[in-house]
Amino acid sequence: MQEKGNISIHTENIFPIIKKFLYSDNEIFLRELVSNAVDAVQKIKRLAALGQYQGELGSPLVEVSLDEEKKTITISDNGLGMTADEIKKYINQVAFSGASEFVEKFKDAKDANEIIGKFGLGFYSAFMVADLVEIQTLSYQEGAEPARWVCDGSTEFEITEGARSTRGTDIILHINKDAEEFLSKYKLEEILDKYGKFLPVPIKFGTKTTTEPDGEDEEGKPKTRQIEVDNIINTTNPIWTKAPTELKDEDYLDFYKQLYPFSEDPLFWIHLNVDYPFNLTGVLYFPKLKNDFEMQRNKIKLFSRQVFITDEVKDIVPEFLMLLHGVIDSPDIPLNVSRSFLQADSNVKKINSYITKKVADKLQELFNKDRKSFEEKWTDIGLFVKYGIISEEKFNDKAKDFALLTNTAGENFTLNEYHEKVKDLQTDKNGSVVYLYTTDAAKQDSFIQSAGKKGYDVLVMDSPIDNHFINHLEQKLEKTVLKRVDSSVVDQLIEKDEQNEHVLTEEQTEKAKQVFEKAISKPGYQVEVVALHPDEMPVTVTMDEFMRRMKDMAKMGGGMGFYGQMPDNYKVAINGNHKLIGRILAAGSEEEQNKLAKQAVDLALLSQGMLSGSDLTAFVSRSVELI
Ligand SMILES: Nc1ncnc2c1ncn2[C@@H]1O[C@H](COP(=O)(O)OP(=O)(O)OP(=O)(O)O)[C@@H](O)[C@H]1O
Repeated sequence: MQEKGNISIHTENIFPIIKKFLYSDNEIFLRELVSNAVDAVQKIKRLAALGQYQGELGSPLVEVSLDEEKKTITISDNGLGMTADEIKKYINQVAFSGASEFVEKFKDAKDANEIIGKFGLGFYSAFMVADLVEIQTLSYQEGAEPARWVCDGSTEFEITEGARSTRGTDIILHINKDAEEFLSKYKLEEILDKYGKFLPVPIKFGTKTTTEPDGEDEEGKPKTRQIEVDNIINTTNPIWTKAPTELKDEDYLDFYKQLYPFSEDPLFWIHLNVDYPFNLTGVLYFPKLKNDFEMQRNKIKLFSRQVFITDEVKDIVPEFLMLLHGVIDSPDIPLNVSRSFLQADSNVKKINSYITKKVADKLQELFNKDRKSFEEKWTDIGLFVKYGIISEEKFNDKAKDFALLTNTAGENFTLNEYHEKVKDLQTDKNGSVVYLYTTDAAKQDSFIQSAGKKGYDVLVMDSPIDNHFINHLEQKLEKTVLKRVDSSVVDQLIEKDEQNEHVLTEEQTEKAKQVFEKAISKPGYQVEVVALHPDEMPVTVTMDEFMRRMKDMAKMGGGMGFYGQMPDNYKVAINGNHKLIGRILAAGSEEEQNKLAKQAVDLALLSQGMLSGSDLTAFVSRSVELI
C-alpha cells in the first residue's frame, strides 16, 4: 500500500488561517490532538456499548510522550483507529466533517451529540508546531491493516503501510525550530494541566514515584516501598458532570479549593444543568468579594465537553456576573471564533439569559428559605445584585423582590418594605417620598443624628456601585427621590408645608448674614438664615444634592465634564434659633463678631471633615486663643 496525493479543498488557504486567526495561541495544538484522542477512545466505547465492536476494549487511555533527542511529541490512544480510507476521508478532506458522518451513522444512538467533533480543523493545528506530522493507526474494524500517513505541512501527503500492532492511533509531531519550547517536560505538563485537567479519559504523561505500604519489618512496624506508577494528569469525573443529588456541600467546597487554592470559601453556589435548547453544565460560585475587583475577574473557566477552552467568558456570562467563579461546560458555544461572532451567536445569547435567570432564581430561593443568612451575605451579594439590576432589565424584574436596602442601624428592608416604613414621615409637600442616604456614615454623622431626631431613617449607600443604583431607584420607583443626608439642613431635606419661624428680627437677620459673609470671605459659599430647632448646630454647610451628584458623576468619568469644571458651591445655613447667633450679634466689636462667626463656620466644616490645611491651622490657633 503506497499512495501519494494532494489534500483537497484549498488547503493552501486554510493553513495560514489556522495559523493566524483560528488559534492565536499555538499551545492549543496539544489540546486539539489530545481531544481527538479522547474522542477516539469514547467512540470505541460507544461502539462497544452498541454491540458494533466485540473485541477487547482494554482500559481507556491517552498517552502523551516526549522524545527530546528525536524532537518529537507523540499523542497515542487506544481508541477506534482509522483505516487508510478513513484517513483519506477524515484527514485529507479537511472540510469534510468526519464527525457528521459518524453521527449520521449512529444517529439513533443516545447522546450522539456528545461525540460530534465540531470543527474538522483541529488536527491541522499540529502544523503550528510541527514541520512533519505522522499518523500511525490501526482501525478497530475486522481485518483492518495498519496505516501510516505523513505530511510535511505542504498540500502533499503520503499514505503507506503502518507499523501499529494494537488498535488505536499515534500522532507523531516532529517539532519545528520555532516551537522547540514545547520539547520540555515542564512546558507540556503545564499545558496538559491547563487544558486537560478534567478530560473524561485518563491522560498519561510519563510516570511518577509514589509510596505504598509494604508489609512489616522485624519489629512489626509498617514498611513502605517506592513504586513507579503512571502519571495521570486528570480527574475524569469533575463535579459538574455529576447530578446535584449525588453531591454534598463538601464536594462543592473541595472543588472550589482545587480551582482556587488560595481563596476563602465561597458564599454559595449554583449548579447549572440544562440540555434544551442548548447543552450546558457547570457550577458557579459566589465568592467573598475583596476590594480588588479586577483581580477577581476572569475566574470562570469555560469548557467544551470537559476540554478547557478559555477563562475569558465575556458575552457568555452577563457582565454583572463576571466576578463569579467556577466552570461552565457547553459544547454549544462556538470556539476559536472571533468575539463579534460570539456576541451575535444565538446560543451564546440564550446561555447568557439562562445564567441570568438561574442566578436570579437561586437568590430568590436563598432569600425565601433563610432570609437571615441572605442578609448576612448581602454585603457581598449586594454588589452583584445592584449591578445586575442596573444593567439587565430581566434581572431587575426578578431582583426587585429580594434586593435589600440597609439603614444606618444595620437593618435590611426590601424595596416594598422600605417604602412602607418611611412613607408616613418622609413624604414631602409634593407627595414624593424622600429616601435619605449617607455615603459615609462617619463623616456625615452630625446630619444623620439630626435626621434621626426628626424620626427620619437614613440608608447606607457606600459601595462603589451605589451612585448608579441611586439613579436607577429614582427612575424605577414611583414618586420617590433620594437625597444625601447632608444635602440640606434637616428641615429642608424633606420639604413640608408648615414653615418654621426663627426668633431674629429682620434687621438682625440681615446683620447675621453680613457678619457671616464677611467671616467666610470665599467665593462659592451662599449664606442663608434659617429656622431650625435651637438644639441643631448653629451653622451647617451643605452642597445641593443635584450639584453634588453631577460632580460625582463627572469625577467618575460619566461624561459630565461641564459640572466637573464648575466651582464647588455650598450653602451655609445659619440657625436663627441658636443662642450662639444672638451672642455673636451682641458681641462688643466687629472684630469679635468676625472671630466668633469664623469659629462657628469652621466648627461646621470640621464636623463634616471639610476643614484642612491652613484653614485648619488657623482654626486651631484661634481656638487656643479663645480658651
Ligand atoms: N486520534 C484519532 N483517532 C481516530 N480518528 C481521529 C483521530 N484524530 C483525528 N481523527 C479523525 O479525523 C477527523 C478530523 O479531525 P479534526 O481534529 O481535524 O476534526 P474534528 O475532531 O472533527 O473536530 P475538532 O477536533 O476541531 O473538534 C476526526 O473527526 C476523526 O474522525
